[in-house]
Amino acid sequence: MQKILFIGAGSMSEALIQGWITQNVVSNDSLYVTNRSNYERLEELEKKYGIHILSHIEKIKEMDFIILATKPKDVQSVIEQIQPIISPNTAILSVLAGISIQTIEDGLGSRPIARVMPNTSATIGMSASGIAFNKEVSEVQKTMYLKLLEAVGIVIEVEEDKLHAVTALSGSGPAYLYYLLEAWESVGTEFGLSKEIVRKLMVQTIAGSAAMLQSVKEEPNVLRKKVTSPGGTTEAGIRALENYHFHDAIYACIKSAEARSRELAKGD
Ligand SMILES: NC(=O)C1=CN([C@@H]2O[C@H](COP(=O)(O)OP(=O)(O)OC[C@H]3O[C@@H](n4cnc5c(N)ncnc54)[C@H](O)[C@@H]3O)[C@@H](O)[C@H]2O)C=CC1
Ligand SMILES: O=C(O)[C@@H]1CCC=N1
Repeated sequence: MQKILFIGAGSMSEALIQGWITQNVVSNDSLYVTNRSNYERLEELEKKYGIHILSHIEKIKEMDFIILATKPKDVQSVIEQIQPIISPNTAILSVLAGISIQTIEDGLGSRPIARVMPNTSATIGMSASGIAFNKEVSEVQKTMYLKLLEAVGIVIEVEEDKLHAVTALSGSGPAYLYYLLEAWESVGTEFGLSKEIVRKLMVQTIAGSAAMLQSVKEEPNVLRKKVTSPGGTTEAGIRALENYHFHDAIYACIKSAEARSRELAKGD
């Protein structure tokens, strides 16, 4: 049985752990987790998913895969900690935003490294992930990584440099939609609808629109026009969005996130 260690017990690690266990692609017995501090968090994950807490740093030697899942700024401290112990056979999978494969190679030497940008919807098998590999990753390992990520959603291989854009779009994407929902709930309740009703209506609206895009092979602007009756309510709403420079706001959002990913790469 392969041993997989998560370094960093945050929300992204939990999303993958939960997704893999629920989808039955990895047994809980093969998963290990460690954290810098907060032993209660490790105990929580152990109890909830039946996975192992890494009992001793020396056990890092035994791991077949290590998943780097701390904050990007903590990567150097993790590298320093594990570099003297890690086996030359251990492969690395990093979910760290911005951090390049080269940085990990510089710290941990030439070995198979996959850089992945999932999102938290992995929890329910609905992640949209991007992935890039270094040359050391074998075809067998690639197939395994793709299988692991397909088990928790979709995965698309991209050039490594494009992972900054993937991070800005689908890595951060769930937060933009939750933010949109927060705004909808706030305005909907001003009209006297309960928060629960607004949420039910708008979550279904998001899900329905996503399902339409997936099943009806039409461009978003065509689908938009079908909703927009001339002189109707949608037209009035879209005009207001344009008056508030909707496109500029979305461009600024994604460009800022992409630029931030590039800054993280430099350790800023
Ligand atoms: N949260 C998200 O939606 C996504 C996050 N990511 C990436 O995943 C990584 C983790 O993100 P989150 O889970 O949100 O962060 P988080 O802050 O919830 O978790 C990070 C964990 O790493 C631990 N840690 C820090 N230094 C450590 C060390 N030296 N050794 C062991 N553990 C250490 C911290 O104690 C913390 O529990 C980040 O690099 C982020 O860019 C990627 C895709 C989506
Ligand atoms: O906000 C972040 O930096 C991470 C990467 C993508 C989603 N969360």
